[in-house]
Amino acid sequence: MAPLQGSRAPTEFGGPLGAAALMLLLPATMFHLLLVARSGSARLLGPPPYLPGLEALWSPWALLLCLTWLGLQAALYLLPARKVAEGQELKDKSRLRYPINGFQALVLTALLLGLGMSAGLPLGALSEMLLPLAFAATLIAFIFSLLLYLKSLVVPAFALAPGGNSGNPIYDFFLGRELNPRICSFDFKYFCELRPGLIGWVLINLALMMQEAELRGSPSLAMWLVNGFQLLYVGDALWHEEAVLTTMDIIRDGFGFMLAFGDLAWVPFTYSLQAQFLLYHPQPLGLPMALVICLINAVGYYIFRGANSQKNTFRKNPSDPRVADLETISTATGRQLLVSGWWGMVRHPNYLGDLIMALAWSLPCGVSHLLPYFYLLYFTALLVHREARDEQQCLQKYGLAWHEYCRRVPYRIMPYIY
Ligand SMILES: NC(=O)C1=CN([C@@H]2O[C@H](COP(=O)(O)OP(=O)(O)OC[C@H]3O[C@@H](n4cnc5c(N)ncnc54)[C@H](OP(=O)(O)O)[C@@H]3O)[C@@H](O)[C@H]2O)C=CC1
Ligand SMILES: CC(C)CCC[C@@H](C)[C@H]1CC=C2C3=C(CC[C@@]21C)[C@@]1(C)CC[C@H](O)C[C@@H]1CC3
Repeated sequence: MAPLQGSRAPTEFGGPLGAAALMLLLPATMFHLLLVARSGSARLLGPPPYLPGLEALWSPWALLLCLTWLGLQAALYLLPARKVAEGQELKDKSRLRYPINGFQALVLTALLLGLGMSAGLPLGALSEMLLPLAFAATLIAFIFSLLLYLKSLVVPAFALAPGGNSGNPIYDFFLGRELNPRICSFDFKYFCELRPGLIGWVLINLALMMQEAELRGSPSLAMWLVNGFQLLYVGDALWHEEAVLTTMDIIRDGFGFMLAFGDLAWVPFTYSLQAQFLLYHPQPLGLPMALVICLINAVGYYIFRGANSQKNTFRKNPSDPRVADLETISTATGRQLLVSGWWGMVRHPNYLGDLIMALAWSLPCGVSHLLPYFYLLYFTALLVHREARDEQQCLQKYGLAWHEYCRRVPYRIMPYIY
């Protein structure tokens, strides 16, 4: 059965009202977290310590810095790539091509940064500018989404995303109307999903670590762990960049405020919350506890990477010797579903590994505050919601075979619990 589209398609995220609320709530939450992280009490659930005036938020230098950062990452995106991958087949039977050079962009950014720092670039000072930088990134995301919305009004119908053209401008602005907005070969959604935000996140982490070293003589063990774990996560995402081409964000969701704000503002400024917390609230961490936390992160990463690689290898070539022995279910589409290995344990083993890592990123911050656990709480909600969206799409794609998979593998994310 063909999925419904346009104004007949069911809406997600609570429809236009939910979308409008999220557009206010998400930036408000981000600023709340930034303010609370630097306050003495660091109470996640309390009111913000103060309401910043426009002079604390707006800085033309911060805007210039954000635009320079985007320009640098765009330039690195345009450099020759070691590989050009093809995306999934589109409605008009064509396939888009994507450069695979995200890891190269990370390495080149690190080299440029190293050069800059040896020439005296005060990276630590970035940690003092997080509020105006986050404001500038939000402004950019908002204006960018508006331009994307206007652009989507003049593209042919086949270029629209299945979910983001309900006819309600607020809802469509939030979810995104056009599936793959591009200028020539420059793909805005693919570019934003992995580069400026993810690399920006580790850059902010590094700036917070440098600032800590300046304040206290050397970075704390807790700060080293948070920086190391999150660098591994970002490096892994960029190393396996091609895998993002099969995510629902690229295949199904349009490019609107949700992803533009998520990629450009939410990821760098809220995913770096643990490092922000540690700069203002140093936490003692002994070696034995640090080793336990490293072990938890390693277990999470092992499951996350094992599950993602198993599925990616299987989808590329089901007869690959690494996956050829796994049990499968056939579906009417001709594709198969894995029912043994990682994908026979729960229906989203990669989410389980990701959540275990999220726990390991918070533990170095101790247990005295809830704030550093915000990422774990938000991420659990995001993945539970994402799992439900994916389930709907798989049911639509695979019908009875999906029911059979759910019968054989009854748990979604956490064995025997959920
Ligand atoms: N840090 C963050 O903020 C976020 C991180 N992530 C991470 O990104 C990664 C990608 O996640 P996401 O895009 O949500 O989805 P997944 O990588 O889990 O992909 C889901 C798709 O996998 C295929 N699939 C499902 N079950 C099976 C099976 N048994 N056998 C073979 N194929 C199957 C289906 O697609 P098909 O059959 O068409 O191949 C399904 O639509 C995850 O590791 C996730 O944890 C995701 C979101 C946010
Ligand atoms: C602002 C809202 C709360 C929603 C924003 C969602 C985005 C932050 C996420 C949607 C899917 C994402 C993915 C990743 C980062 C977060 C966003 C952009 C990864 C790139 C993280 C690293 C993984 O290895 C792959 C992920 C793909 C999906």
